[in-house]
Amino acid sequence: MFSVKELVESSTMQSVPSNYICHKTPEDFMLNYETENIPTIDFLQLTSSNPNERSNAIQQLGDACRDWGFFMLINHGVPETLREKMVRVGQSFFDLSKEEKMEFAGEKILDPIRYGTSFNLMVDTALFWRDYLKCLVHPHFNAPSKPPGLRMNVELGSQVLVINCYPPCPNPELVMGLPAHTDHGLLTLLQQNHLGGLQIQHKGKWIPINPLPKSFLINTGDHMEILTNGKYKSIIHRAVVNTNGTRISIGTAHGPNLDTIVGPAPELVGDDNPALYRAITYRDYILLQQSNELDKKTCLERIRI
Ligand SMILES: O=C(O)CCC(=O)C(=O)O
Ligand SMILES: [Fe+2]
Repeated sequence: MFSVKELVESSTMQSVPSNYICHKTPEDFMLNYETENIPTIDFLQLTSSNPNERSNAIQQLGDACRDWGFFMLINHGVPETLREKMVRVGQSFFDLSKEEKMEFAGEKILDPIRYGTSFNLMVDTALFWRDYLKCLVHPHFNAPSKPPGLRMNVELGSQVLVINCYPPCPNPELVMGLPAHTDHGLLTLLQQNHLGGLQIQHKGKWIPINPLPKSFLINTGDHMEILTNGKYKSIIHRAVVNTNGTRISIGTAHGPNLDTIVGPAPELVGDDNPALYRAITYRDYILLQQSNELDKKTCLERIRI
């Protein structure tokens, strides 16, 4: 069996197969529902022609990156119809036949188009309850030739597009869609269908995220922490699954060009602030992350000086 979706659809499965059961600690179940303070950034204010309004918004953005590593972006200008279409075509990829999807099953981590399941089957000790489609979309745009509508034009940005498919699960408490981890890029933009599941770790507690309607969820990644020499930390997050329906989330990881060597910005390094991370190309960092088990901030720790 290659995908969770096939597993869910093909069998009379009553409970989760043992190779999907992951070890969880009591802390993993402790949730903090005090979500009212999650920062919201207004893109209209960020791009306002009024300097006071703009400087206020920039200040709020800096505070959100420093204190949370996470915020909701509103008034971003991406039409709701386009966001809904993205989720619809994203999901329709997983509805293709097994044979059609397997045409896009990449073998190597940085293959331009890669359909797969879990995280990295070579290293995962417990399998994750998710299937995915990953595409390198900048500087060269790659997308599967089907289903129609999944191809788009992207002119700016350095991005990897990840469409996650988390089928319903009979025992959600036993498995993980994606375990606690950080993302590799600078910033990740995330949108989802009607089902929640994202949780972020803030001050040691897990906070379930219920996004504001029409907002993008934005989180800082490891390259933000490297570049700012630890000022803006990458945020630990995870995706839990549910019994009710298929959850689709679409993330775009924005980072530098794959061959860019990234280290702490010289302006942020000095006698009082020694460099915390060794410089490495973005490509090598992604390979390092994806070749090891996905586990909190262990990848960043590997390049700590
Ligand atoms: O599904 C989600 O909400 C999170 C996805 C995620 O963290 C990722 O793709 O890196
Ligand atoms: Fe993530």
